[in-house]
Amino acid sequence: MYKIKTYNTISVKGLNRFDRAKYEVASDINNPDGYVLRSHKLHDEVLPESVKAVARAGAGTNNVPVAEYTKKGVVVFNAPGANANAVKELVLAGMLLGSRGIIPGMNWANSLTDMTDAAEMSKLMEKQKSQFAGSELIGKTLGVVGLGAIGSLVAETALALGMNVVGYDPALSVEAAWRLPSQVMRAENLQALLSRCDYVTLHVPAIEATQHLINEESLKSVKAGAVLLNFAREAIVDAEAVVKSLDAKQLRMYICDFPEPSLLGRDDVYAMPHIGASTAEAEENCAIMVADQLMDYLENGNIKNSVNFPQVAMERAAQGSARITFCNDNVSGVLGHVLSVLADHDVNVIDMVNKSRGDIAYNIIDVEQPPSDAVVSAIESVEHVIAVRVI
Ligand SMILES: NC(=O)C1=CN([C@@H]2O[C@H](COP(=O)(O)OP(=O)(O)OC[C@H]3O[C@@H](n4cnc5c(N)ncnc54)[C@H](O)[C@@H]3O)[C@@H](O)[C@H]2O)C=CC1
Ligand SMILES: O=C(O)CCC(=O)C(=O)O
Repeated sequence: MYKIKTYNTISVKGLNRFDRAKYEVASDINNPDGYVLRSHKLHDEVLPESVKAVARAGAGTNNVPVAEYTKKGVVVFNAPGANANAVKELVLAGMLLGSRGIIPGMNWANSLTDMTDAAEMSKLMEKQKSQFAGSELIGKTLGVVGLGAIGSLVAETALALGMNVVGYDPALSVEAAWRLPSQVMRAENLQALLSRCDYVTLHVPAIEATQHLINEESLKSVKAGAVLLNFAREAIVDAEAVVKSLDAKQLRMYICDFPEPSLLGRDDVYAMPHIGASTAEAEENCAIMVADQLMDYLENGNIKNSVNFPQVAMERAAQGSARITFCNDNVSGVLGHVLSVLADHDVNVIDMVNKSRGDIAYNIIDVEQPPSDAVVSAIESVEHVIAVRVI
């Protein structure tokens, strides 16, 4: 029986993928084989030795100590693209909120609770409405920083609305470049993007290189009156610098999914409580995707959509055979050493695959019969081998 520990609210449709004849799934469980979580922060928690994989039902993995887990041979999965449409739609809402007097206008209308005469109210509305006038998105320029799953959808939607779109992504993958509409103009650097955009939206991961990507220095390049949208992560924007820029009337508005004390109570900040991916569809997509990936890893050793291990898949060999998987430091000679252990114990190999990613290598070896405990211990003692499983 495999044990799965859940954190946060995970869509039942995803949890139902785990066949209860083979899986126990609970938020409170001892010695789990895997975790399924959303934004729960794992940095301050001790990882039980039983955990073989962590599945983040979402895109960002900054709540998981990925480098530390890699050293322990723990595979970290995410759900690339599975919540991108949900975020795109909220970014669109953010741009509309930033262009029109929707929130102040509604707040004002809702405050008129003392008025009882409808005709009087209508007269007052017509007299006051000019203070809530805005401008249209058509013809304005949107800057998209990060052109991955979310950024590319936002760019496509903005083009459909008649906006001009400028993109910046120094790490753009070939696949993502193919997905991008050809009308997206390329900015050479962040400064160039900031200087020409009426709206700027951030869709980069929270990693060391993007920490305070938007700071006092970069905000000096921002076009006067621009609206900044941050539905990526709190750490990407220096909130203090944003407040200064808003006070100086350089930035007109900051619209984000990450409230911070210094941002609250201002008319020029709209902060939402991290609801970018909070739709039934996104929650289901993410949970189903990671549940399937986690099961395939636990049952077959295959790896798809990991952020720290290579993509690996191998068909299972004939019935009666067994599968050994192991990961090791990515140095030469380890696989050869393991194969000699198998040969020394007369274990015949049917099929195998070996892949590496950065400092880690991962291997699947199908053998004719289940290996003895002595064989498994001999593999575990090979220098640089990190973790071994027989499945
Ligand atoms: N508000 C919310 O609820 C959600 C927030 N997110 C956040 O959005 C981020 C992006 O999500 P996806 O688009 O799905 O990820 P993705 O991995 O598909 O795209 C990220 C893009 O950022 C680019 N990038 C990396 N460093 C960069 C830099 N320094 N400057 C410019 N571009 C850079 C990458 O090359 C990649 O194309 C996630 O990492 C997460 O932090 C994601 C989903 C929901
Ligand atoms: O699970 C959530 O609600 C947060 C989604 C998110 O931030 C992400 O996928 O990176």
